[in-house]
Amino acid sequence: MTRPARDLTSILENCANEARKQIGQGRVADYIPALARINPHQFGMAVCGVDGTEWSIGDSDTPFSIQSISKVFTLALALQSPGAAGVWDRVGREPSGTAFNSLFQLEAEQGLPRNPFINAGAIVITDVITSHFVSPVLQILGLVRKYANCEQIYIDEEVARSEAESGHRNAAIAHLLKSQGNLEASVEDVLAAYYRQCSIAMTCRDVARAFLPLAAGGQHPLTGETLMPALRAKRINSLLLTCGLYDGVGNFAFRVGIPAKSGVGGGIAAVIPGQYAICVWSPELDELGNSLAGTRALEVFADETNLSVF
Ligand SMILES: NC(=O)CC[C@H](N)C(=O)O
Repeated sequence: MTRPARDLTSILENCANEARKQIGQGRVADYIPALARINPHQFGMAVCGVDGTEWSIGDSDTPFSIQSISKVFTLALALQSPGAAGVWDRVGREPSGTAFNSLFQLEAEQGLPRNPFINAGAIVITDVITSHFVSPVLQILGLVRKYANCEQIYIDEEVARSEAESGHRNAAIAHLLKSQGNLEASVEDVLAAYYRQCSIAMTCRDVARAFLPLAAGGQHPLTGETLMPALRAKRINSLLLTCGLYDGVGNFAFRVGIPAKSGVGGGIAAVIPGQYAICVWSPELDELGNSLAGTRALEVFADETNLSVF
């Protein structure tokens, strides 16, 4: 794969300039103090090409809380775990049309979460990992480090502690799943792993590198290693497109047209298959929990490069 090879310097400058105009119009996630006190004026963007080129601008070396972006890594891990065969019997592949932490659909649909990227689905995926590995968090961290080709990636334990202290909705979801027979490990063990995966800290450059295998048909362009079969990469990308931004997924597809996954830390990871993996980060969110400036940056990138999946 040697496709990209183009100079993105001025395009990234335009993305950053346009994105920064959005700052001041959203709200940082405030459900835990560690996220609430983040400087909202930050913006970073990194783009990695499948040819190994890398472009970045702004606060692209500042670690941020990846939050729900971690759900892509745990899905990849569950699909290569001994529990892989049962994954799609326990989690669906349809957009939810509800908030990421909604409970009512789970109750109405007998404990089968719509997809692996809403909290209910992600908690089931973390259960697959927790019930098949002795050290689930080390497995998750190991996979992330390998995908990012960086051993320094760490868990922000302060964020993890606050997630646990304020995680009443996630606890409710996990208990509901348990009562509906869709959780194998204990609620406590699954939530402990889930809170810690959400609390992984990474920079835009780390996240963009870690999404490269999804852009490159399962191979890591920087190490040459095959990390997943091409078909699995294609399928994960399809889920990003249909389920990666919660209830904002339709509008995002309309404006940007690139498979992506957001997190309430303000990051958005995006994949242009065969070309680029991208990460944008800016902490202020829209009312659905997606980064405002990040979305704008990706929109400008898609417009100016004329790249999207459509
Ligand atoms: N949308 C998100 O990033 C959600 C992650 C958050 N830790 C939660 O579970 O509520």
